[in-house]
Amino acid sequence: MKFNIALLAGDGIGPEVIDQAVKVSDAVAKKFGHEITWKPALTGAAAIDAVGEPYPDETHEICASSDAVLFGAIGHPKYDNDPSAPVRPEQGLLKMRKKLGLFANVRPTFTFPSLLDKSPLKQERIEGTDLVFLRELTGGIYFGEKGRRDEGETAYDNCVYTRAEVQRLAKKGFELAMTRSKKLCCVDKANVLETSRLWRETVQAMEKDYPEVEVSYEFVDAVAMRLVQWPNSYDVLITENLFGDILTDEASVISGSMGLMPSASMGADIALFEPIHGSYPQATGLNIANPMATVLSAAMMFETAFNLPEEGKAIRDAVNKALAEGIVTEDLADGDKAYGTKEVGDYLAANI
Ligand SMILES: NC(=O)c1ccc[n+]([C@@H]2O[C@H](COP(=O)([O-])OP(=O)(O)OC[C@H]3O[C@@H](n4cnc5c(N)ncnc54)[C@H](O)[C@@H]3O)[C@@H](O)[C@H]2O)c1
Ligand SMILES: CC(C)[C@H](C(=O)O)[C@@H](O)C(=O)O
Ligand SMILES: [Mg+2]
Repeated sequence: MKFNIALLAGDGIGPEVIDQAVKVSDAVAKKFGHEITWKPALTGAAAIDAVGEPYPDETHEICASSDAVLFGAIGHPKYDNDPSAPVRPEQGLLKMRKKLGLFANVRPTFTFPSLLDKSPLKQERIEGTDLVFLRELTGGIYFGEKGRRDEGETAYDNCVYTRAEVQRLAKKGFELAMTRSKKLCCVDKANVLETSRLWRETVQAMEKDYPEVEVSYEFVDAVAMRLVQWPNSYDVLITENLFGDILTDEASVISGSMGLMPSASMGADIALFEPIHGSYPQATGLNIANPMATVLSAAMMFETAFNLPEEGKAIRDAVNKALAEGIVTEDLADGDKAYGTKEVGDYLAANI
């Protein structure tokens, strides 16, 4: 098969981890007889520096006309440390999600057998953890009206959800639960927030269409606790944008490193694949960032966007082999020999 893939490397460690995912994807294409044409495009601080805009129209055209998008990370300290900057890299990410209609962010959290002792959590607590967050990605407080009043002394961010937005995300959650252990947890703050009450009532009304799915409703603060206490008690969790952002970073600790967790952002017409981590600016250019989250995002791309599970499995097998052999970056080396970003990528590509 032939694929056009938009390639948005972004900032910080983005280009380094993307290079490894490209190398591994090309090895997969070679082994299985596919042809990939990569379509590089600017985003984030790199795009602001080049053209003054973090998600330029040209980048959108490339994404919208490709079969999938592979994304690294965006973000730069010069903007993080300047809250008043009028244009920010993160605005590009949000604009991209909105314009491409990427409303469902699939963020799995799972453990690797060879890494059980790398998590700060006790092995018996995390063993067997295999859960998936479905994070709503184009609504909520991220996209509500925001601003200042009282001469800048008061700031506000509105959180808004429509029933239709909740329904389309919850539908994906129910469908995903049906393919797994038929357990769905709706994470909200319905004891306080009106938007959460809309979430809860909408999901409750959908239960009758999926009688086999056992649905639980839990408050986000309690989930934050149970997630590290009994992570393997969860399966599919659906939640709104900000709660999903926070809980998935927390959950990444279960696997052993933030540098391991991939994601897929699904829209009606196109899907985008990206690690859940950011641009990790302190590691830029040092060849120390873990490329596995991005490489596993490429595995999700083969599996979900192209419906090629064998190709995805080839990548997952190579990652498992590298972890078992200790071919890992410093975040997982635990005092043992640490390999470089590029060396880990070379190993993975050679083991496809
Ligand atoms: N999707 C995205 O592009 C995205 C996501 C989160 C943050 N950001 C941006 O990234 C910048 C830095 O944010 P941050 O420091 O809060 O989050 P971050 O995810 O970049 O880094 C947080 C910590 O996670 C670890 N980490 C992250 N990626 C790793 C990797 N590949 N290998 C090993 N360890 C890794 C490091 O310990 C790092 O200090 C900010 O500008 C932020 O806005 C972008
Ligand atoms: C950089 C930021 C806008 C983004 C988010 O909050 O969605 C990031 O944290 C993520 O998880 O992809
Ligand atoms: Mg985040």
